This record gives sequence, structure tokens and C-alpha cells, in this order.
Amino acid sequence: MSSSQPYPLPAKTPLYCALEGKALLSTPTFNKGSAFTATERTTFALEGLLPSTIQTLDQQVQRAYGQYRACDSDIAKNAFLTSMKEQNEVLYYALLARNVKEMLPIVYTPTEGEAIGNYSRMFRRPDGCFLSVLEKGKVEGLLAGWGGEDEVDYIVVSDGEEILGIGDQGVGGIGISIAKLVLMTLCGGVCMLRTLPVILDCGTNNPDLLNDELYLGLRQPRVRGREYDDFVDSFVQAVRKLFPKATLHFEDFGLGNARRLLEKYRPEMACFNDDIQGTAVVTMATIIAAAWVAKVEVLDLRVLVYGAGTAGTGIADQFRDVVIEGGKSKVEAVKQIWLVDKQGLLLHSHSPTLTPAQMAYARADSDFVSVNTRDLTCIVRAVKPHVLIGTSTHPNAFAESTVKEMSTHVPRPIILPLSNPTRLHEARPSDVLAWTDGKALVATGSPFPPVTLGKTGKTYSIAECNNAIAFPGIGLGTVLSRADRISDKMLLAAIRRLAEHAPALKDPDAPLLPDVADVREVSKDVASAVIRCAVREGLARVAGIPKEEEEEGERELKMWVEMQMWEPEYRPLRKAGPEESSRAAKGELGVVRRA
Ligand SMILES: NC(=O)c1ccc[n+]([C@@H]2O[C@H](COP(=O)([O-])OP(=O)(O)OC[C@H]3O[C@@H](n4cnc5c(N)ncnc54)[C@H](O)[C@@H]3O)[C@@H](O)[C@H]2O)c1
Ligand SMILES: O=C(O)C[C@H](O)C(=O)O
Ligand SMILES: [Mn+2]
Repeated sequence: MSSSQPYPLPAKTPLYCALEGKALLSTPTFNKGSAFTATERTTFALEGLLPSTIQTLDQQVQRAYGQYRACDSDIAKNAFLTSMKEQNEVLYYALLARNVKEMLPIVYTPTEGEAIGNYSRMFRRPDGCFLSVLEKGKVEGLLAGWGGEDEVDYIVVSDGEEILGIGDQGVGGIGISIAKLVLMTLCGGVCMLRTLPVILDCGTNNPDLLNDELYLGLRQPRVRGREYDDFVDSFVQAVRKLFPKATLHFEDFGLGNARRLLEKYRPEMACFNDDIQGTAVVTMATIIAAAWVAKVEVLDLRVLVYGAGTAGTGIADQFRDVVIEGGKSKVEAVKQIWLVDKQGLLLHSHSPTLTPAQMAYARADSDFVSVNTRDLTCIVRAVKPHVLIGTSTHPNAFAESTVKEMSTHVPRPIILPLSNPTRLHEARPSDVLAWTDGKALVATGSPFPPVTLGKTGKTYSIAECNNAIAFPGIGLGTVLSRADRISDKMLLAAIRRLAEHAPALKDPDAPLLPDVADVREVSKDVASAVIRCAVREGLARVAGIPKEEEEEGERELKMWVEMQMWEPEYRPLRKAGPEESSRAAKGELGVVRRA
């Protein structure tokens, strides 16, 4: 299939809407509240339903910010923002866009984790698409209600089994699909009207939820095996049929399913697993920047991954592939990687309990006979890693002895405690920096405040090594190029481009990754790199992408990307009649049928 259609919702296009009066005011995609113009108030039967003053978006943001600040806890702020999203989406995104740094930890990691844990208690109004394993036959019909083939660009799906590091959250996992899409819109500029959050409710094995009389999901053990696979497949096939141009993003699936599903569907369609690939991209970019600061060759690094699950093995594979791309053999590359899991250092003798992804890195027992392979400090002494990565959900696993041991072998240890939310981090940056006298190069999965070292008085900003820095740019690139697949080379292009944005390249004391507040800007560039690579590989399915050979081609490509990014501002609202509705169904107008 090829498409020459431009992105259907350029920034300033009017929106057509068939609703009026109270129905319009309670539809968050169209509602402007006090900002409806005088003409719109007449056209859409809003007179008498609003106070007379017409406000600007800026005034609305100012008011909303005051209300936000009046909330007395992070979870109350999260609930406030959720209800704002349910009232007026443009205002919601405008408020976030003006306060990214302050509000991202509220709508995303770590506070969203708490909200997901309390989903059935905090529930007010549903958002997203709920598909139940008991109604497999209805999947396609239910998805069809979300739009035509040109109306959905980006879908995030979770089955709620492994949310962040907090485990099985059942139907509450819809919260992670929504949160990831908020970032896709805020930092990736994909219009929220064209995104779709999905939860596949397959039951839950979380006893607290099963025993909670207010739990909103299926109160039964998780469906496994054939029944599970068939259900997921009915969903994926319906997506491919109904939304053939959309990118499908898998989030927080369990260890037994995440990689399997990615490997199954990746050859067939544009799909992406954020925990495996998004995490690998952002972590690899961090490692490249850190190696530059430490003045060591990326290709020579020894990498120790603590927590060899979905994220950990994804990072290991990505590092291996970068080393192979640099000219080493696969056997040599694998020798630079060590995995540790609950058994300790993964060895051949553990094979019966290892996943295939772990197996690839298991070590010969004979090489470690004199090492206590269940003790991280002893492993570090034996392996002498340059890089220590935590993806274990094991809080404080990187003890002082471990970190100090590491710094006796390498001058600038690269230490990345990535487990989310904050309380699960393998170490706190303040400790790691204190234990190493500021020598360690640190980045974390959740946001941490800057650290000032007592000894030197020097202050270090801590980079957030969260896949949120990477997936919006990758997603924007695949959406705009309408990529057929997401190839390894596209991911590699994203890594290299992201690494170029590391503030540490200009100032070695600066963070290893761009700030979350800059991700939107960075995403334009990452998307451009992804699109360019998709074109080279023959995977792009859209005409009009500025050509590489042309002078100014790269600058034009970035402008082409920028022009198509959605921004939170009010569009003129026009009355939709039957003609507009039919054009909308063909994707020619920015009307949203689901509104
Ligand atoms: N920063 C990011 O962008 C990012 C991205 C993805 C995941 N994560 C975080 O990484 C963590 C793991 O996520 P996942 O999806 O890979 O989960 P997972 O369940 O697939 O993997 C976790 C692994 O850690 C192992 N483990 C558990 N306790 C351990 C211990 N005490 N010692 C050693 N290994 C132990 C488990 O056996 C498992 O193999 C979560 O906290 C998640 O939030 C962070
Ligand atoms: O959601 C995040 O904050 C990152 C990552 O996807 C995770 O599962 O922890
Ligand atoms: Mn995740």
C-alpha cells in the first residue's frame, strides 16, 4: 500500500464539529470553555451556557495553573490533570507544554504509577479502549468505532501485567497507555485526536486486585497460552486491517510475552516495544555520551546488566549490535556483556531456567569458579565493568561496596539505575556521586533533583534515562513516514541522533541526555533521522519527503517534520454537515468521529 496523502491534520486547519450546546462543552476534543469566540457561541448554541467574558488560551492556562498549585499532593495534582484532560484537551496540553519539567513527573513516571495502582479507586470517567479476553469476537467491531483507516496514527497497547516495576495492575494498565500517548502528543507532536490507548484485559494475578470489591477489571486469573495468544492476535490483526498506516506500540507486557510478541509481529508491521527497544535506544545514547566524557571507546566497554528481564536484555542486545556494527564479531561483542538476575551472574549451569534472550549471554561456570557469583560486588571485582545498569526493580541493589569496587577499576564508572518508579531505583544519584567523589557518570530512570557534593560544592544535574526521551521521536518518525516496519537501522539512527543532543558533549559536567523539557525539540531531529533511514531502506510509504540528494535536504526534512507536528492551540471550529462527515471518514478533514 502506498499513500501520497499529506499528514491529515496540519497545524492550523479548522476542525469540523457536528455537536452543539452542552454536548459540545462536555466533549474534551472540541471544548474551548471560556475561549469560545462570539461567532462560535452563536453557531454552536452556546449562548447562555458560558460566562460572558471571552478568554485567551493563555488566560485559561494561568487559571488552571493556579488550580493545579492548590492541589496538596502529587496524586491530587495527577487527578486534577486527568479531569482537565477530560474537559478540554487543548488547555490540558497547553498547560503541560508551558510546564513540562514540573508536570511530567505528575502525568508520567513516577506519579502515574501511583495513579495506576489506585485506578479502580480513583476512577471517574473512562478514557481509552477496553478490550476483554472474554469478548474476543468483538475486538474488531469495538476498534472500528475509533475511526477510519486515515484517522488513527499511533496506538499504545498494554495488558497491564508488568507496569513499570510495580507488577500486575490489571485493567489499571490503561493508565500507562494513556500516559505514553500524552508524551507522544506533548513531546512527539502526534495529534491526540489521532492516537488510541488500549488495554487488553486478560484478568489479573494480583491478589490485592482480585480481593478488591471495587476492582474494575476482569476478576479472574490471567488467561495464558493459546487463549491469550489468540486474543492478542485478534487485536493485532484488527489493527492491521482497520488502521494499516498506524504504528503499534506495546507497553509493559509481562516478561513471558513482551519479547515473544515483538518478534512475532515485528517482521509484519510497524510495531515497537518501548520497554525493549525504547529503553535500549535511550540507554545506548546515554552510554555513547558517557563514553565520550570518560574518554573510552564505546566498542571496548564492558557492560554489566543487573536485572536481565525485558528491559535488561533489550539493552544488552542493543549494545551488542552497536559493537557488531563497529566491526567486531558477534562472539567478541557478547564477551563484553554480563547479565545478573535473581540467580546471580547468569551461567551455563542456569540454562534450564534461562530465557533464550538470557541464554545468549550466559557464561561458562569454569571461568568463575573462584568468584561468588551471587554477590554483586564480587561480580564487579571479577568483571571490572565500565557500565553498570539496573533494570531489576531491586531497590538499593548498588551498594556502596559495589560502586566503590567499580571505581577502583575504571576512572569514570558509568552507573545507570533505571528501575521505576523512584523508590525502586538500584541506587540514588546522591549516594553514587558521594561514594565516587563525583567521578561516576549517572543517569536514572525516574527524575531526580540535582546533587551538590559537600566536598567540592559542585552541583550535578542528573539526566533522566527514560524511554520517554526516545520513543516520541521514533514514533513521530514512523508516523510521518508511514513506515512499513521499524528496522534495527532506524533505531540505530535514532540512537546516534539522540546521542548528538547530549549536553555532556559540549560540557563534560553537563547531563548525559537532553532535559525532558527539550524532548519536543529533540524529537524533530530524531524523527528526521528515523525518516531518512526509512526512506533509504525502502520502508517509507508516503510521498513528499524532502530528498537527501537535494541541497538543504536535511534542513527541509526537519521543517517538513516540524510543520506536521500538532501544537496545543485552538483551531477555528466549523459546523459539520453530512458532506464534511463523509469527507472526514475518508481522512480529508480533521473531524473526529469518536468525539
Ligand atoms: N528507565 C526506563 O526507561 C525503563 C524502561 C523499561 C523498564 N524500566 C524499569 O526496569 C525495571 C524492570 O522492567 P522490565 O520490564 O525489564 O521487568 P521484567 O520483569 O521483565 O525484568 C525484571 C528482571 O529483574 C529480575 N530481578 C528481580 N529481582 C531481582 C534481584 N533482586 N536481583 C537481580 N535480578 C532481579 C527479574 O527476575 C527479571 O528478570 C522496572 O522497574 C521498570 O520500571 C525502566
Ligand atoms: O514508563 C516509564 O517510566 C519507563 C518504562 O517504560 C518503564 O516501564 O519503567
Ligand atoms: Mn514501560
